[in-house]
Amino acid sequence: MGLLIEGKWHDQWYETKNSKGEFVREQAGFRHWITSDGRPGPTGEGRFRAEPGRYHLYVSLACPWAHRTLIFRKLKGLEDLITVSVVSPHMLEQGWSFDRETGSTGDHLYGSEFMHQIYTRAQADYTGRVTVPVLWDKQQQTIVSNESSEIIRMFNSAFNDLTGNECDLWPELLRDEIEELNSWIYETVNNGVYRSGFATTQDAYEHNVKDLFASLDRIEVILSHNRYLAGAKLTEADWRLFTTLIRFDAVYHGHFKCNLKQLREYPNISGYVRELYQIEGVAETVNMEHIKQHYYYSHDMINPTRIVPVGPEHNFDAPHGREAI
Ligand SMILES: N[C@@H](CCC(=O)N[C@@H](CS)C(=O)NCC(=O)O)C(=O)O
Repeated sequence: MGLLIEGKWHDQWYETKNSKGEFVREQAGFRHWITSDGRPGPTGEGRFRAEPGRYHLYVSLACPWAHRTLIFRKLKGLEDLITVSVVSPHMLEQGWSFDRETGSTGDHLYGSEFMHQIYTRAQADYTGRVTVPVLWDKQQQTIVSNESSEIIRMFNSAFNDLTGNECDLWPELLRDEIEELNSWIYETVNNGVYRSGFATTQDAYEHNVKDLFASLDRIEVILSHNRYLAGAKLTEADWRLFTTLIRFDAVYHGHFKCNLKQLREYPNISGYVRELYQIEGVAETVNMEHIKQHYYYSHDMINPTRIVPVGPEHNFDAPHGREAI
């Protein structure tokens, strides 16, 4: 695991000395937007028009942020329009790799060995962490975006004229509510599991775990009277939460020590996770083997033996009972 400094790879773990043991997530560096007509989006430059076959997604099947983009690609009918390469779940000295022996599909575009080569292909002197997902423009040979929350919004609408898919996961009328949900769920749950697991002081760990479980308690109450987070309609807020929840008992509970409870102890949350998992196409985006291999094998600072646990058993196909809500 490491990062690029002026285009050179450096193998180093996250810096937490200057933040009292707190893990601080770096802002994504590429923030352009694909739009239906190629005009600029909210940030970055224009010139990224929605076109079939022009864009490529680099993902890890283990990564909750990349997982969001795969779910949107599926639900928005973009599989024939946007191609995908999957990295190996093992993120080692050179960061994410395209090692086919350990589960990567290989880099379908350039046959690269490592993901950092994709970043330096886009920008030779890039400085920053080499994260997935990456949305790549084959035409201009550059990165459109490496920010999942923005990639899913592009997928939600930019290609609608090409696909005819009008499913709207960010509906105008619910935007304020979705924004509000996203902000505390991102801080305390999506990023909260990382802030717990990557903390390097007892204090930082404890307060992040407590905040995480306070939010899970709050979500359990919301889901006792709402079918979905924002009410009766499934929205992006649900998918953003889902990719953390589906990993919870398998990796965050053990590896990241988020262990006040298992998710299965929350009846509404666990029914909700099963309901989302059972939506057509979603189960195919979930790969528990990559998920467990990635966390337990890659983070040798947390798990030096690299032993990957065999459990827990789960059955996301069991009846979810959410129709009653
Ligand atoms: N803001 C990014 C975060 C992506 C991210 O942190 N991905 C992790 C994988 S779960 C990663 O690639 N980490 C590598 C690193 O931090 O060096 C997003 O949501 O797209």
